[in-house]
Parts: sequence; C-alpha cells; structure tokens
Amino acid sequence: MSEVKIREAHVSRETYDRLKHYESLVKKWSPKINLIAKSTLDNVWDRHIVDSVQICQGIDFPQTWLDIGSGGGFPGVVVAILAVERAPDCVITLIESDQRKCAFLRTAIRECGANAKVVSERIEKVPPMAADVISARALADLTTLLGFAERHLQPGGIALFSKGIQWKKEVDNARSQWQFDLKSTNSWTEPEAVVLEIRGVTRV
Ligand SMILES: C[S@@+](CC[C@H](N)C(=O)[O-])C[C@H]1O[C@@H](n2cnc3c(N)ncnc32)[C@H](O)[C@@H]1O
Repeated sequence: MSEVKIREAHVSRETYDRLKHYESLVKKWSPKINLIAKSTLDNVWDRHIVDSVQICQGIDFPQTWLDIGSGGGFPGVVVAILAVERAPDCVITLIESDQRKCAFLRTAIRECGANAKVVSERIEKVPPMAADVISARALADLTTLLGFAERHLQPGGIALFSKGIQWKKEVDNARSQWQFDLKSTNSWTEPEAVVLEIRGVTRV
C-alpha cells in the first residue's frame, strides 16, 4: 500500500484522499456556517488538518475516543478518518452544541467513509462517558477542560488538549484546582503551541 507523509505522520494514500475530501468539504461549508476563522480558509490543510493529525501521533488508538466542542471536526473528524485504518473498532463520539455544525459533522463523516457518532449537546449536560481518550481544541481554558476530563474519562484515561502560546500560564492556573501528570509536545504547525497529554486528573 503506498504511503503519504504528513509532517511526522505516515498515512496510506486512501487516508490521505479521505483527508483531502474532508478539506474540500470544510472549504465549501465554512463560508455558510463559519466552521473555521475566515483568515484560515486559505490554509485549511496545515492550520486545521495537519494540526489535528498530530494530536493522534503520541498514543495508540484506544477503544473509545470522545472529542468535545468539535466545531467543524477538529480534531474529531480527522481522528475518525485516521481510525478507519488504524483502529476500525474504536468508538468515536463528537460532542458539539451547535446544530448546524452537527449537521456538517454528520455529512463529513458519511462522505469521508468514516465512523463516529455526533451528539448535539453541551458537554456539561452529557452523562459521564468513561472514555479512554478525550480531546479538545480551542474550546476552553485548561482548568475548565480538566473538569470535563475528570467527569468523562475512565480511570487511567488520557486527555489530549491543543494549546497555544499561553499554555504554561494555563497549566500554572490549573494546578491550583487539579493534580495531573503532564507531557507537552511541541506543535508541528505553530511555534510555541503544544499538544498536552494529561493523565491522572484529580481535584486538589
Ligand atoms: C472555537 S470552536 C473550536 C472548534 C474545533 N474544536 C476547532 O478546533 O476548530 C468551539 C466549538 O465548541 C462548541 N462549544 C462551545 N461550548 C460547548 C459546550 N459547552 N459543549 C459542546 N460544545 C461546545 C462551539 O459551538 C464551537 O463549535
């Protein structure tokens, strides 16, 4: 099977084609329902898709993956596309409160031949999910995200959060309310941004 390199990730030609199709859908729908900032429409591939691919790189695919505040599907739809070949049995759930974005997410998942459930609800109203992995990008500050992680991760689960230049400050603030083990990995796409891999979240 031929492979394509996306920065440090190797994906099959089939996965690459699915990601390219998803990119075209985001570009088509975003002007109507604001899936991404207008200023990033010319760079969907690097700013959003590659940025989401990197979130999956550090870990083995789990049995259950919960993406919260999925918006246009970053990283949730990208995770679902990568899982088609890497972990076809992984149960992926995308939580998004905006119904129009949920309609887009369902269309994108179907058209890209991926498999994930979309829940149109605020995460605060969703019963505990006991997920193996929870991810979020551009949703809330780290202190708030850790509250979601504590509620929705199973014991031993992993939280993966994309964070920008202020990430160290967010970690310091979060330590006043939460204990957790942290690994940070530099972003492939944004200088000074990171992917935070967090385990063992408990209240101080
Ligand atoms: C800034 S966007 C980021 C979307 C996507 N994760 C990304 O990186 O492009 C935040 C998204 O989270 C959704 N959202 C905000 N608060 C939420 C909540 N409490 N529960 C579920 N979704 C929420 C919004 O509707 C929006 O689509």
